[in-house]
Amino acid sequence: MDAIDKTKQDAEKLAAAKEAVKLVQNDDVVGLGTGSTATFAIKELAERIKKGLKIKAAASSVKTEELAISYGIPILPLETLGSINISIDGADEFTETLNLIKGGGGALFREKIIASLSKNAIIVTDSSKKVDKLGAFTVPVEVIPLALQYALNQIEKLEGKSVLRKRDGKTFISDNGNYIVDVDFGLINNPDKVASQLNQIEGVLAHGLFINLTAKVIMAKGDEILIFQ
Ligand SMILES: O=C[C@H](O)[C@H](O)[C@H](O)COP(=O)(O)O
Repeated sequence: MDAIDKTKQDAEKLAAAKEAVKLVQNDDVVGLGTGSTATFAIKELAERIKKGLKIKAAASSVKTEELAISYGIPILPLETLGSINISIDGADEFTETLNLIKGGGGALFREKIIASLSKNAIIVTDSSKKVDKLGAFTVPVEVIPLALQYALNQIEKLEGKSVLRKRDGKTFISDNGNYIVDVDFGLINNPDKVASQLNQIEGVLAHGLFINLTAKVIMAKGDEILIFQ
C-alpha cells in the first residue's frame, strides 16, 4: 500500500473508531482491542474521558494496556470480569455475516475472551477489510509451545499450510508465552467447521476465526459509514 492509500485507510480507521466510541456510555466497562484501528478508538475514548466520560476498561494485549494507561484510562484485570458492556476492536477480515479473521497482531486469545464477555462487541474497520469469503488473510493460531509439532501435524490433516510466525528473524511469542502459526486454508467455505476443527486440536489455545462473536461491524468507506449487524 503506498503513502496516499495509507492516509486514506487511516482516515477510514479513524472515522469508524469515532463512530464506535460514540456508543460508549458512562459507567461502562469497555473492552479495548489491539492494532492500529483499535488504537484510534483508544485515543478517541481518552478524548471523551478528558471531557468527563467515566468508564473502566479491560485490555486485550500488553501493548493496549500500556497505551490505555498512558492515556489515563483505568484498567481492570481481565480475569476479574464476568461481563463487559461494550468492546471495540479491529479485524483483519470480515464478512457481511459478521464472521471475522483476527490476530494479525497476535492478540487473538485475549481479544476472543473480551469479545466473548462483551454484551456489545463492536468491530471497527476501514473498507479494505470486507471480503466475500474469509481466508485471503491467513488464520492465526496460537499454539502452546510443547504442542507445536503435534498441532502442525493436525493442521496439515485439515489441509492448512502453516507458517510459524517470526518477527525480526526471531520466533514471535504472544503475550501468553505461546507461538503463533499462520495457516493458509485458501478461501474458507465453511468457517464454522474450520473453527470447530481447530478448537479440537490439543495445544491450540485459540485461533483467529471469530464466529458469532460480533454484534456490529462499523466500516468507513471514504466519507461514508456503513454498519453491518
Ligand atoms: O491481533 C491483532 C488484532 O486482531 C487486530 O485487531 C487485527 O490484526 C487488525 O489490526 P489493524 O487494525 O491494525 O488492521
